[in-house]
Amino acid sequence: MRNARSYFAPLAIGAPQPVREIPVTPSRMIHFFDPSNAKLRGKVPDMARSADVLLGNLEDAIAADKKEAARAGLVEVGREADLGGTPLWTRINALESPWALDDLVTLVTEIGSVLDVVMVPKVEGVEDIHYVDRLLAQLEARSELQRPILIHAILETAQGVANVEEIATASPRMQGISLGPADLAASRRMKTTRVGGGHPGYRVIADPSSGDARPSYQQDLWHYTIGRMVDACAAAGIFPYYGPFGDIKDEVGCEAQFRAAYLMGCVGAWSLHPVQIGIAKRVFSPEVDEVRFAKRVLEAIPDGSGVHMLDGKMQDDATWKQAKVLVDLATMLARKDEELAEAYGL
Ligand SMILES: CC(C)(COP(=O)(O)OP(=O)(O)OC[C@H]1O[C@@H](n2cnc3c(N)ncnc32)[C@H](O)[C@@H]1OP(=O)(O)O)[C@@H](O)C(=O)NCCC(=O)NCCSC(=O)C[C@](C)(O)C(=O)O
Ligand SMILES: [Mg+2]
Repeated sequence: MRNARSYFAPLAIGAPQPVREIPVTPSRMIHFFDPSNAKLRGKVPDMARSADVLLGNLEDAIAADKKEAARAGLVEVGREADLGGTPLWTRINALESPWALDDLVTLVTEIGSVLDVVMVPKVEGVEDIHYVDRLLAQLEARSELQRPILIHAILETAQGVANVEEIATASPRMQGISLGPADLAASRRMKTTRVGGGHPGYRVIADPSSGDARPSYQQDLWHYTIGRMVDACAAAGIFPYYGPFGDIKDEVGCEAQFRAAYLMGCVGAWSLHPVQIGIAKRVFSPEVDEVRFAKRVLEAIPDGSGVHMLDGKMQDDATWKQAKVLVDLATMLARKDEELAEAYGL
């Protein structure tokens, strides 16, 4: 582990200086597409207009015989597609796979200057981040890149969850962490075949009382992991994301999962299908009434201290900070989205 003095030193001679602050830009949805698919590559400019982040996926869901075509397709997108300023990310193959090394070498060498974030799957501990960190620095130096590529870890093994706090601070490149509910379920031997979402069998039931039916409520299987991930990210100054919701047809279920994650502190989720872009946009943009109320809190307490009443609700230093979280987020999104700017009055 690097010490505090060397934490921000480049890991290769000639590599760009690591960032001190992770850029805060809209990332309500990280939209996944298969770059081996020529038809989808043709739709990249449209996707880039509707999604906050575009991610060329090289890992799971890309068949073994399509891996090289996906890598080459992503290079083509990075070189030729008009992304209109939308960040381009990739998910490389797992570090133990035969493809990960070439993924990194090819992408950084060929399109490093337009690649913002590398998502690393199945991260188990700091050693995985340190490996990618050093390799990226070497490749950046060789390609004379001017800004560092950031790293996003997927939390999809029990060991990764056990080490999540160390992973979050393993490198100044760490941009964020996403929940990987399918691999994580398998790693934990959870008995579900779903990709994210709840399960009707996971519930609490009321105590028996004479003659009455016992009401029961479905609980959130991912609450613990998301809570830990959010704390690890917030403590490290990086960003947590829900990850994928695999039941594409269940738009209501998807929205409910995304909203629970949003309320717990996640800044976005993955969209696997165009329909999920709209869901994520709705969920991860704060509600208009909340933003307008939060603005009133900030106006009512200009110096952020003391105790006040607003519509019968106590406001103090802490609620001022809560209000600031919402207004800062709304302000950032309003810069990108004229409709939201008008609705928020920002
Ligand atoms: C689910 C699938 C198969 C349904 O694909 P479909 O073709 O059956 O859907 P459709 O509704 O019939 O498609 C309608 C139109 O939307 C297009 N379309 C469809 N998807 C997209 C897309 N993503 N981006 C842009 N366009 C898309 C599709 O091409 C079609 O266009 P057309 O009308 O012109 O023919 C398809 O949406 C897809 O392949 N999505 C991406 C899947 C993916 O990336 N999976 C990996 C991430 S999740 C994961 O890895 C887990 C994790 C973290 O690792 C862990 O928990 O462990
Ligand atoms: Mg996975």
